[in-house]
Formats: sequence, C-alpha cells, structure tokens
Amino acid sequence: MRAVEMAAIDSGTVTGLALMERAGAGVVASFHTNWPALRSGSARILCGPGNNGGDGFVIARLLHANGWQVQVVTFGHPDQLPQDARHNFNRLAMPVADGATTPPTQFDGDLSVDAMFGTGLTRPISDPAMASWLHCHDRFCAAGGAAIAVDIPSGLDADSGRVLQGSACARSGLTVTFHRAKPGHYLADGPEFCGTLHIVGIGL
Ligand SMILES: NC(=O)C1=CN([C@@H]2O[C@H](COP(=O)(O)OP(=O)(O)OC[C@H]3O[C@@H](n4cnc5c(N)ncnc54)[C@H](OP(=O)(O)O)[C@@H]3O)[C@@H](O)[C@H]2O)[C@@H](O)CC1
Ligand SMILES: [K+]
Repeated sequence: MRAVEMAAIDSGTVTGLALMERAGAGVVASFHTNWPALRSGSARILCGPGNNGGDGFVIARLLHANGWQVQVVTFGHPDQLPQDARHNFNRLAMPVADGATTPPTQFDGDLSVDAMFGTGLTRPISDPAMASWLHCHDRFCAAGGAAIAVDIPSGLDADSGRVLQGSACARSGLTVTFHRAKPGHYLADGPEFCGTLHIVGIGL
C-alpha cells in the first residue's frame, strides 16, 4: 500500500495532500453511511505523529465546518509532523489538546476517531499517555459509541492482524481503509478490532 501511494505521488498524477484530503473526506462519508442519524454533535479525534494523524486533522476540519464541536488530541510535536500532516495541522481553526500533557477523560460525546497510527506503526504502542487515550476510545466503543479507526485500528499489525506484542490497541465499530483492504483487517484479531470495514477509493 505504501509503495502504491508513493508510486502514484512520484508519477506526479496525484499529490500526497490530495490523497490525504480524499482519505479524510472518505472517512466522514463512511461515518454518515454507518451512523446516518448522527448529523452533528461532539467529536474527539486522536491524531498521531504521522500521516494517519494527518487524516485526523482533515476529518476534524471537515466535521467542524459541518457544525460539529471537535476536540483534537495530538501526540507528538507538530514540528515533527510529515509535510502533508503538518499542512493540515496548520489549517485547523480550533483548540488542540496535547495528549502527552492532558489527562484523558471518559468521553461522553457522539463520535471518537482513532487517527493515531496507520500503516507506519513500527513497534508496540508503549507510551502511557497514548495507551490511556486509546483506552478511552476502546471504552467508548464498548459502551456502544460511534468509534471509528482511520485505516487500521492503532496497535494492530496491518499485515498479520495481530495486536503487536504488548501494545495498546483499541476496538472501533467502523474501520475506514483506503484503496484496498489489508490482510490485517481480516486475519487474527483484525475483525474484532476493526468492526465494520469500509474501503474507500482515494483515486489510486
Ligand atoms: N502516503 C500517503 O500519501 C497517504 C497516507 N495516508 C495515511 O497515512 C498513513 C501512513 O502514514 P505514516 O507513514 O506517516 O505512518 P503513521 O502510521 O501515521 O505513523 C508513523 C509515525 O508514527 C511513529 N510510530 C510508529 N510506531 C510508533 C509507536 N509504537 N509509538 C510511537 N510512535 C510510533 C513513527 O515514528 P518512527 O517509527 O519513524 O520512529 C512515525 O513518526 C496511512 O495509514 C493513512 O492513514 C492516507 O492519507 C492516504 C494517503
Ligand atoms: K488508526
């Protein structure tokens, strides 16, 4: 998937930013399909240090523009964000909480989005702050809340479908992935953590 994305970008037919915008818009469209009654409310978006977090910033902007009350929680310093994610971070017109220094609270809003890690997860999630915020997402999902994972539930290996050894991981009721499903969506722990799987095209 990473190779496909890079080939499309390198060929000049599409930019990473355009792919990210389509990914974020695809998640919002899938959300409305899966929970049609939820037209607006309060959303919490957990945004990690890479482009998965970048998708989260796009989602935050789109929901906010549609009248949602949005709480963005970031993990990692904005200066360290990859270019496309940084661009979308800068476009946010709402307060952002730093997940490293803000204690997580039980979420009793309407929509929780896991945009912490996607295909770039390289090792178990061991950071205590990340783990406790993901735990809030998981509890919200378990309580029947609208919980979405962007691309892949954070902590789940996209190839094997296993939760990385010792990693935090959160269940979602809906996982929205891009272009093609990954083996991990269907294998091992995948189905339990992904919930319903939507595959959205991003023009690749
Ligand atoms: N490419 C495209 O055009 C498109 C991409 N798209 C989106 O991008 C996603 C892939 O983005 P990505 O490659 O930035 O990886 P992502 O999962 O966001 O994180 C990587 C960062 O996390 C860090 N890190 C890793 N493990 C960690 C840990 N346990 N604990 C802490 N940190 C950890 C890692 O650090 P490092 O391992 O380098 O030290 C790195 O900084 C993809 O899933 C999709 O959602 C869509 O928009 C479609 C178009
Ligand atoms: K994710």
